[in-house]
Amino acid sequence: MIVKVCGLRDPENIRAVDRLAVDLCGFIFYPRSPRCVPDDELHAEAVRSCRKPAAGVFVDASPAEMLRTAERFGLGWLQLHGDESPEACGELRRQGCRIIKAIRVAAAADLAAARAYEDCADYLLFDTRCDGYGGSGWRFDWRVLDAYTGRVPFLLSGGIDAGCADAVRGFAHPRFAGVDLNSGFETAPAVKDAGKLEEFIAKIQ
Ligand SMILES: O=C(O)c1ccccc1N[C@@H]1O[C@H](COP(=O)(O)O)[C@@H](O)[C@H]1O
Repeated sequence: MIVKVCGLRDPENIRAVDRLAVDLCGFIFYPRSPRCVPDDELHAEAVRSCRKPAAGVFVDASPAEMLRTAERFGLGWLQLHGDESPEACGELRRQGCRIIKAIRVAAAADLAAARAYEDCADYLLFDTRCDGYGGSGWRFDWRVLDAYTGRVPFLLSGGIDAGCADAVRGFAHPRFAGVDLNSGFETAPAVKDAGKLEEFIAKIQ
């Protein structure tokens, strides 16, 4: 199972999470997020030094801005949480980026939005529909994913915390690829509890 830890920011905390059995580290570049990574050399160097593949999270940023940030921070993956079009995803992919497209889910009908990304996303990320664009800390009813019949594998996201290990282990779907962990493992916005993450990861693997 793929484990992605998202919303990292501070250099020491990045290093602590990088040492865990994590497959992908996520960094948020959405200015309105309390987890937004500052665009300075200290943080760019910390993200570039991450040994795990790095994903940048964006909300309706321009392709030029995403590519500039990807280059500066060494991001191989872009995770798109806004209304980015399939065409924009396809273009970013042609530029060499791997794409995770977030789909906001509250009910099975929301899964229809995933269809347009069949040929331009490496993974989908099913996240809880909320007033904002992500990081809500709320879980949606994972049973609605029974209705997902697409080809693109997906990450489960939204409000996953230390109490969810049994639910994750018990979740089954032919396209289920992994989990994205964020606010449920924080002691403060962007500060991840490495011990809690380590314990959780051991339980779900
Ligand atoms: O975490 C944020 O602040 C954020 C802001 C804007 C877009 C995405 C964001 N985070 C992503 O949201 C999901 C769910 O997070 P949570 O577990 O509910 O806290 C996750 O993919 C984060 O990467």
